[in-house]
Amino acid sequence: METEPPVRHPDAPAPGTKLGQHYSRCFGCGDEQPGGLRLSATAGEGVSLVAEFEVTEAHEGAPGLAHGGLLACAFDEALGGANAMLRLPAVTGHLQTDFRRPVPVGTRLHITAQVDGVAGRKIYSSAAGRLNGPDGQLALHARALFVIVDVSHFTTHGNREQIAKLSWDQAARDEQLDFNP
Ligand SMILES: CCCCC/C=C\C/C=C\C/C=C\C/C=C\CCCC(=O)SCCNC(=O)CCNC(=O)[C@H](O)C(C)(C)COP(=O)(O)OP(=O)(O)OC[C@H]1O[C@@H](n2cnc3c(N)ncnc32)[C@H](O)[C@@H]1OP(=O)(O)O
Repeated sequence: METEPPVRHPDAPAPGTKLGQHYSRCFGCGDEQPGGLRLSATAGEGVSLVAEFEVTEAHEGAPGLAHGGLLACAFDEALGGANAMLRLPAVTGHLQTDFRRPVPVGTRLHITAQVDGVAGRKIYSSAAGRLNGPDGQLALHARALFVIVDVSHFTTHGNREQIAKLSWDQAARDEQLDFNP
C-alpha cells in the first residue's frame, strides 16, 4: 500500500494548544504515576507536537544520567501523542531510538515529534530530542511505526472498568476515541 502524506484532522487541537494527559496513571504523561516522566505536550504545526520533560533522579540508569529505556518511553509518548493530530487511536508497533549524547539528570529534554506518512493502518513517525530547549544539542532521534486500532483493542486487552472512568468512555462506547485534551 502507498504511503500517503499525513492529513491534519480539522478538529485537531490548534497549534500551541497544550495537550492534557490522556490517562492520569500513564507512565509517560500521567500526574498520578510516581516516578513517571510527566511529559507535557503542545500541538505543533501540521501533524506534529512539541513535548518536554525534566529528567530527575527517578529516571537514572547510571549515576547522574538518564536511563535509555525511559528516554525511549518519552519518545513513545511524544510520538503517540502526535497521532492525536490525526485523531486516530493507534498503538506502537515498532520504536527505534538512536542515543547520540548522554542526557544528565536535571536536563529538560525537548522533543519534536511528527507523523511522516500513513499507509492504510500504518502510521510512520519520527522525533528528535534536544538538551534544554529547541536549539539545544541533539541528543536522541527516534522512528516509530504505529498501527491504527479500534477502541476494542483497549477494552478487550485492557481494564474495561478503568477505561469506563476515563473521559473517552462515551467515545469508547461510540467506538471512537475523543482526542480533545
Ligand atoms: C497506551 C495507549 C494509549 C492510547 C490512548 C488512546 C487515546 C488517548 C488520546 C490521545 C493519545 C495521546 C497520547 C498517546 C500517548 C502514548 C502512546 C503510547 C503507545 C503505546 O505505548 S501502545 C503500547 C505498546 N504497544 C502494544 O502493546 C501493541 C501490541 N501489538 C498489537 O496489539 C498488535 O501487534 C498490533 C495492534 C500492533 C497489530 O496487530 P493487528 O493484528 O491489529 O494487525 P497486523 O498484525 O495485521 O498489523 C497491521 C500492519 O502493521 C504491520 N506491523 C505490525 N507490527 C509491526 C512491526 N512491529 N513492524 C513492522 N510492521 C508491523 C503489519 O505487517 C501489517 O502491515 P500490512 O497491513 O502492510 O501487512
